[in-house]
Amino acid sequence: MLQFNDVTFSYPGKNFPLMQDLSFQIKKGEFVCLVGHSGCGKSTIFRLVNQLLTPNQGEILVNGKNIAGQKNYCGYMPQSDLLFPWRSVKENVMLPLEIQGKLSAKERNEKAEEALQMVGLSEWADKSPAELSGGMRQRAAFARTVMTGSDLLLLDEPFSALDYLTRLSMREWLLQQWEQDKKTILFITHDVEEAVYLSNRVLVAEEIPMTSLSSVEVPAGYPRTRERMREPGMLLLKEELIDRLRRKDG
Ligand SMILES: Nc1ncnc2c1ncn2[C@@H]1O[C@H](COP(=O)(O)OP(=O)(O)OP(=O)(O)O)[C@@H](O)[C@H]1O
Repeated sequence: MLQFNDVTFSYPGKNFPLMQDLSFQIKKGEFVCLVGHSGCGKSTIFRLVNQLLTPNQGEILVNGKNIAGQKNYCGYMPQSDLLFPWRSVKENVMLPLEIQGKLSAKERNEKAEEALQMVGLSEWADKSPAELSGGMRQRAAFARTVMTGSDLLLLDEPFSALDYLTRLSMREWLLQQWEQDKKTILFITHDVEEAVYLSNRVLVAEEIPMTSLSSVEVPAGYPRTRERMREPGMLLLKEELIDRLRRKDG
């Protein structure tokens, strides 16, 4: 689904690369979390995938084709929900369809209503985003991301600003969505427990410049409950990931 082939990138004006000959791939339907130190370049990977930035060398493929020239191949959800306060919740959700300009107003409205139903916000369609709780806003932002119609979703720490209990509910909710929709998700988090709970595989960025990502399989299938986090394999994996990240601190 997503493939980096020997990608090298440095920000203009920086005389060292942030990633050097980086290669990795994500298969269709996977839920992969990316963990690594602050500033190691995780969000930069997303900016490269959605073409806000261009690699200095190497290529990025989605569905086997170079992303240059492709459109609407990924949906991106940032840490803050970035809902527009002057638009209703439904108007926010239908924004990607307006930008694509392919559907009539009636069709856009129907699609947005379906998406709001999917995320349990039908009753809130005509409210302003300011009237929603933090978790509801993130659900609306997720619905908007899904409205891009892309099978590849890039989620950049989407729950980090939420309180702990809301975060737990949102993780459960996101897994349900993923199991229903079968999208491919690449999810950035600083929270090792979140990574182990959500993903089938964790990618660890262990160095700067990033020359490779270590890939660690999560030893549990789906549906995934919080009880599974108490299984020895899951506890061991969590400790192993913390150790790997700590080693880089030392
Ligand atoms: N526009 C820019 N120009 C120059 N340097 C930048 C720019 N954006 C980011 N950087 C630098 O690139 C490095 C990687 O940034 P990036 O946001 O990808 O890291 P990250 O791993 O996502 O960090 P965090 O976990 O804190 O969000 C950082 O050192 C950052 O200061």
